[in-house]
Amino acid sequence: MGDAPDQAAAKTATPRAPVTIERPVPTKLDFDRPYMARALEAVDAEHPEGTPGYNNDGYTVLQLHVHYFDRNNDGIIYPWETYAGLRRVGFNVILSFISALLINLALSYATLPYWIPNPLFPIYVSKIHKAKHGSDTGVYDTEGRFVPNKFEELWTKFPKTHQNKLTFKELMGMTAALRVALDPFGWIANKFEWSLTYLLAKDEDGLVSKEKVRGVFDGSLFYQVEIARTNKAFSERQGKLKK
Ligand code: HEM
Ligand SMILES: [Ca+2]
Repeated sequence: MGDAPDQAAAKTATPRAPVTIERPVPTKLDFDRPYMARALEAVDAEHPEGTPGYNNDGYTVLQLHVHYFDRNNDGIIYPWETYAGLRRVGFNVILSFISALLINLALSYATLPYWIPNPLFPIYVSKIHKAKHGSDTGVYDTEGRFVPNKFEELWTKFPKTHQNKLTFKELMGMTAALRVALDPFGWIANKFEWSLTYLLAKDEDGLVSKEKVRGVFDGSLFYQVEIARTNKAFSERQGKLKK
């Protein structure tokens, strides 16, 4: 009955669980040790060295994701720093204010190096791995590394209409698919993270590319967006001066 054991052992899908057919996993990845979680660089098939020219400064990929928000570089992210960072990447006053409150309220306590809650809701970059929640992609491991294989899985499982790009619907389908049982905190947090990602990373056609998402994971996209916005503002000001 069924496959010979050696063939069966290599199967990645079965009709008895149609979801394994609908959401296929990568079967071949042509870069160095995709299974090996990387501390410093968000490595994928197209970027086996990570993000060139982006100084990781010895921070884990998850630390890099939040380090952008620690402008004064003291290792602590206060709500007003989160707010300022969200504004810099282009979110409006209302969304930035609500998001900053939610992020710091939800994540602060888990990252504190002491037991007493801090009413200023600081987030400690050194302990950011403790703020991981359920129903996520698993691309960050529990220590805050980046797992290339898990990242690649997103791009075989969830895009249905464009290669290596997700529509809004597909992205929301992904957050629904990532839900694990009895984890309302994780469900909401994940939906929130991927909604912000959509707003930040979508192109003119409303698609979110693999490369932009990789940039969200290692935080490099935040810097890119800020630089692009500053240049635009600068050239607009110059345009005004010329008139
Ligand atoms: C524009 C702003 C932001 C965007 C677009 C964003 C997006 C994301 C995304 C897509 C993930 C991966 C979720 C998954 O694996 O399913 C994530 C994870 C995470 N983010 Fe953000 N984020 C932003 C700001 C922040 C800020 C300000 C903080 C804290 C200071 C933060 C802390 C985290 C943490 C701790 C995780 C790990 C959660 C987990 O995987 O369980 N993020 N974020
Ligand atoms: Ca700070």
